[in-house]
Amino acid sequence: MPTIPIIAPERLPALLAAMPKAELHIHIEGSLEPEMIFALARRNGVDLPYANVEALRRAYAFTDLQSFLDIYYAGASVLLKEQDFYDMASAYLARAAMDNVVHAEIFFDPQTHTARGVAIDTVIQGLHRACVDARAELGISASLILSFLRHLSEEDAFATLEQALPWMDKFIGVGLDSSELGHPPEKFARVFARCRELGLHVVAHAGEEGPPAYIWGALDVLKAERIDHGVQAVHDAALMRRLAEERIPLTVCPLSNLKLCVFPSLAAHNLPALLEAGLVATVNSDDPAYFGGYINANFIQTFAALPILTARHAWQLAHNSFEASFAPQAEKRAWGDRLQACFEHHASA
Ligand code: HPA
Ligand SMILES: [Zn+2]
Repeated sequence: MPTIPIIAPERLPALLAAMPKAELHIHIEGSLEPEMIFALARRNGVDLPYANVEALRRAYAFTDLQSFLDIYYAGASVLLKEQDFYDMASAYLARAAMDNVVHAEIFFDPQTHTARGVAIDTVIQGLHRACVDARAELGISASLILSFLRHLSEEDAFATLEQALPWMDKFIGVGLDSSELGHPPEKFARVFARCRELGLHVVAHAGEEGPPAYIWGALDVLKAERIDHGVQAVHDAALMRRLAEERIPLTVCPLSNLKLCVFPSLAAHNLPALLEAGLVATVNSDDPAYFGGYINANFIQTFAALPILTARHAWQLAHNSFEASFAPQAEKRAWGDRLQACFEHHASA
């Protein structure tokens, strides 16, 4: 680690907001704000079981992952046309750029849409066009990661991969999301092996609600290069050593964990323990429209709740986000230089 300038604690929120960062755990369907859900429902003539935006927002009182997923899939039902996917991703990328996100690796859930009769071409073309335009217009780089729904069968995942093959140049990897408990990584061993043969990057949600065994499975069976969430790793010392030694990143989402009752409070979050153990932890928003904040809100609220976290940890988390990304080394180095300049500016300003 380079010398980190001393930053006065009262300047920490401004630094957290201003520092360049990569977002590596964002479900694009989870960036769909209630206002956009209602606008798209009107545009597409879709009936929603909520009277208005306020009634929908009031339903965002989650007790666990499944209680969230039920509403998240209902919200995604308004997405029908390529322009809908474009508008959703463009809105997220504009919002992320405001938080000084320089690079985003974005999950999308094709099965949520193909099951409703929306062609995968529609989904991928809309999302990809938004990524291309955001690079030109906002200077933010963005890539897509196709995520399989783990509550569905491996056969369904294979069918989805088959449909996505003509669009292979438009996504960089595959992930695994949705209901974790009862759906261990091993269920998807064959389809992930095929994805690796195709040269795709591999990540997986594991250890959000599920046990450390699911993280071992994601590493050993799926050969995941990153673990999404992974916060349950702290219950397994051998796993913690492995994650640190192999520099397997964890994409941690504090506000998500709070809203889905993985931790009783942000003050009880184990992010400091993960960093202390030398893990390549990162901070991300997961489903910002549902969990009450985009990436900077995650940083600022987590640091406010955990005063043990200092400017040194902020630098480490931003640096980790670049290291953990699938971006080219030259881009990682350039972002690292911008990070250093940002810290020096905040020390002297
Ligand atoms: O946090 C999550 N976990 C699992 N599936 C998801 N789909 C959207 N967000 C999530
Ligand atoms: Zn997630």
